[in-house]
Amino acid sequence: MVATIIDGKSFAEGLRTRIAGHVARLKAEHGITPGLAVVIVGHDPGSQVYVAQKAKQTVEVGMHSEKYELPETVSEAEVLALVKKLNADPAIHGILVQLPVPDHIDPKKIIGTIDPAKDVDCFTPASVGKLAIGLPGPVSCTPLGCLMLLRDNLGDLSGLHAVVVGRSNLVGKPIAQLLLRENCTVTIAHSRSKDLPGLVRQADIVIAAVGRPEMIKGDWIKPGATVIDVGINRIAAPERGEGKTRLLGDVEFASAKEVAGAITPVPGGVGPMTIACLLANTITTASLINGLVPPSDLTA
Ligand SMILES: Nc1nc(=O)c2c([nH]1)NC[C@@H]1CN(c3ccc(C(=O)N[C@@H](CCC(=O)O)C(=O)O)cc3)C=[N+]21
Repeated sequence: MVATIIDGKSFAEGLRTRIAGHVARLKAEHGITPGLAVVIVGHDPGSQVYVAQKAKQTVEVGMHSEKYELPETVSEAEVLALVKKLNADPAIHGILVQLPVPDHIDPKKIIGTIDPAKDVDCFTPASVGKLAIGLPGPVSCTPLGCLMLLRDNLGDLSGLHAVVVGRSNLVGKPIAQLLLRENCTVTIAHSRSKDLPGLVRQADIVIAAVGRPEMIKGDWIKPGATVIDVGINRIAAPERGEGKTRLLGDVEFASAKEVAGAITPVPGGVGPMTIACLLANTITTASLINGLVPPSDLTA
């Protein structure tokens, strides 16, 4: 069997078209222009690329975009002051502080200061709690993107066995919550799990979110399973020229695609969905802040 390749890039384009429609409706019917502020501290070149993408796509869908690039040497107090200013700014409905931040800044303190009503990453304790008990609010961007791709590919997920490899607060834990809500049987496995290949072989749905390049091999995949590869591992690629890099997922794509029913590629799979879901969450928070019901097609 050769797997269907799940095209996250094109799904994300379609999602952004729907988002643009919701932005136009919020403007016309309610006089609301959703606004997203992105804060980046320091000069990580990877981060710069994502932040530029986020700002560009925010404007393309008709939203208000603000970008704050702070120097590596900025104090924690200055970052906290900026977050508080954005919390109080009525033109801003979403605040994202790009992680990681430099070592002298405590990310927990920064995240803890973001108003949960504007927490489009769904990183604050209040947002994580809402997600866990199913209250309306933003849903972690990467997990939401994975869920949209799964629903599009499989329809009803009820009763399917999902094995999530990885237990991070960013991806593993929230995606497990979402899949439970979809009536999946959920196993959370990780690098210390006993017989990881054996666990993954039971899965109808594999979510690979360990952050280790090509760790999950094709012979771990049950024939016909749906494989969602969240890994974004940047690897040196001297064959492409000096200093060049390429991206590898957490799944060994070449072998897995021969066995899986469907699989996301890296790049072009989950990554573009993460950014589109950030915009979707900004519609959700802008709606909730204004007492409106968020559009059901943009959330979990
Ligand atoms: N507060 C915060 N929220 C985040 O959501 C967040 C963050 N910090 N820090 C960094 C990570 C990483 N991340 C990605 C988003 C899109 C792609 C993406 O679009 N990737 C493209 C490839 C891009 C490339 O070639 O580098 C793809 O997979 O096709 C990747 C990674 C969001 N993150």
